[in-house]
Amino acid sequence: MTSIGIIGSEGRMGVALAAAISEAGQQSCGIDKGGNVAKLAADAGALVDFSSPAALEATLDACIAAKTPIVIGTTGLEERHHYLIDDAARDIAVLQTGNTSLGVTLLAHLVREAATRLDADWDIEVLEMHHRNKVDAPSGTALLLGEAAAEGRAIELAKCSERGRDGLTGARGHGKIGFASLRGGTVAGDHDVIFAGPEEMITLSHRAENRMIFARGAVRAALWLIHQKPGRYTMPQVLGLS
Ligand SMILES: NC(=O)C1=CN([C@@H]2O[C@H](COP(=O)(O)OP(=O)(O)OC[C@H]3O[C@@H](n4cnc5c(N)ncnc54)[C@H](OP(=O)(O)O)[C@@H]3O)[C@@H](O)[C@H]2O)C=CC1
Ligand SMILES: O=C(O)C1=N[C@H](C(=O)O)C[C@H](O)C1
Repeated sequence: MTSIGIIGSEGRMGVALAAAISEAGQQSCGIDKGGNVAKLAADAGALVDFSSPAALEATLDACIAAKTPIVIGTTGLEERHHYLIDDAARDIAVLQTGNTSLGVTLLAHLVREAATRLDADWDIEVLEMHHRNKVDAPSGTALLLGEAAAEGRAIELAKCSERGRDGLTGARGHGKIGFASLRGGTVAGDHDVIFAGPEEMITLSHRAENRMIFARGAVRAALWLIHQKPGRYTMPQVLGLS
């Protein structure tokens, strides 16, 4: 039996993750804000982080010291967090993703394929809706889907995204990838990638019916990561889709 350590154990995802770990016949342990991350990393076979970007640096340091692999599901990460993850991946196995579900992993593949085939006359818009308590926007999943679209078009997302439209914005930029975020109610996570072309439109969508889809994917990733050498891994690798 493997012990999987949860960072953010009292949060919405932490609770779902403990249920998924038990469902998989494994053992969980966890900490929330103020907990001893060094001890958790030393005691667990792998960690899964669903907490806050502010926790990441200390968590990675603890994982490196204990040589413990980690799945990072926390979103709202900035460029500096990705550098920290790249550094950590020299010493331990790390998987960071905005969405651990099978459905979104496959959706990203479909978005990349569609963007490869549809030229810039097809405007790409990523629309997401989440529950009222979500603190970051656009969602990590929306950004992951935007990256997939940008990869399909062989462009750099940072240079072609349109975010936070408000007021006199001017016309939409040709070839841009737009993002829009809705917040309300208890929505677990809805994502649409819209390809709006000349007089026709394609929408690729995913609806999360509850958080267990993310939790089960994270458990699968953690158990897979335990057998990998140091490096930075992706969900398509875990699910055998790449
Ligand atoms: N990749 C994926 O598939 C998914 C990613 N997520 C992401 O996971 C994260 C958590 O989401 P959710 O569970 O809904 O959020 P919650 O706010 O419900 O839970 C986060 C928990 O982490 C705790 N926490 C905050 N800082 C630390 C710290 N330094 N060390 C340990 N624990 C800490 C919080 O404590 P306190 O309340 O006291 O601050 C809280 O209990 C978000 O970034 C979300 O976007 C969510 C779903 C799926
Ligand atoms: O905060 C959430 O709830 C979710 N966060 C992730 C994201 O930012 O994409 C994944 C999922 O959509 C739920």
